[in-house]
Amino acid sequence: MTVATRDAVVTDFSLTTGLSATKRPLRRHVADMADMYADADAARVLAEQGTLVYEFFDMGVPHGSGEVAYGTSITYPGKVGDEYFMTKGHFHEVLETSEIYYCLSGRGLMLMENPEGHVQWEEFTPGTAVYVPARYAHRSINTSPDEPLVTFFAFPGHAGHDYGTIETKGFRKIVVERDGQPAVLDNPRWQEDV
Ligand SMILES: O=P(O)(O)OC[C@H]1O[C@](O)(CO)[C@@H](O)[C@@H]1O
Ligand SMILES: [Fe+2]
Repeated sequence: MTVATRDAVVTDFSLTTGLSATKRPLRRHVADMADMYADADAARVLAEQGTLVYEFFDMGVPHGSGEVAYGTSITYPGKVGDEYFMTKGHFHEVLETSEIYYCLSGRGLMLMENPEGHVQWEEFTPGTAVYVPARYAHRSINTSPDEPLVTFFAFPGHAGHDYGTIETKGFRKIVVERDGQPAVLDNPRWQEDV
């Protein structure tokens, strides 16, 4: 009987910037997610200016059962109106899968909610690992005025990404600056029945 061989995957990334010299990043601009921000006018202006919000590196492990997909994510500092820059956020297609994020530098929040409407958030500071439990949509938010939020992430290779649910409904909460501090408020654009 022959057993198929498999190749090891070797990648590089900086522990401070999260950037890889050999992998190509995927980049998301305000224009890719303008509808997700509460302040539509501010989003339109930044979208027209081509403003970059975040980029991430998928380190190229096959996305399948038994694999551990991993990479780095860099969310830049900035705001749309008073709402901090954030990732699009997603559920996993296989809802019963989790994910681990480890903060390499910067500061921010991981915002999470499950389909039943339970919402939670946890702070990112360098050296903090946030375990996103199964069934929770997750979005990284950079609350620093000047530093990128850099994380390392890993999730089961068969998890898949469901972006559609968040694109249509939104998250129940938004994170905005109030008196110089992050505040978690109800999302005025959240839609229950779509
Ligand atoms: O996938 P989103 O919501 O655009 O956020 C980006 C981050 O989340 C991941 O999809 C992992 O959950 C990464 O690929 C990336 O770092
Ligand atoms: Fe995920």
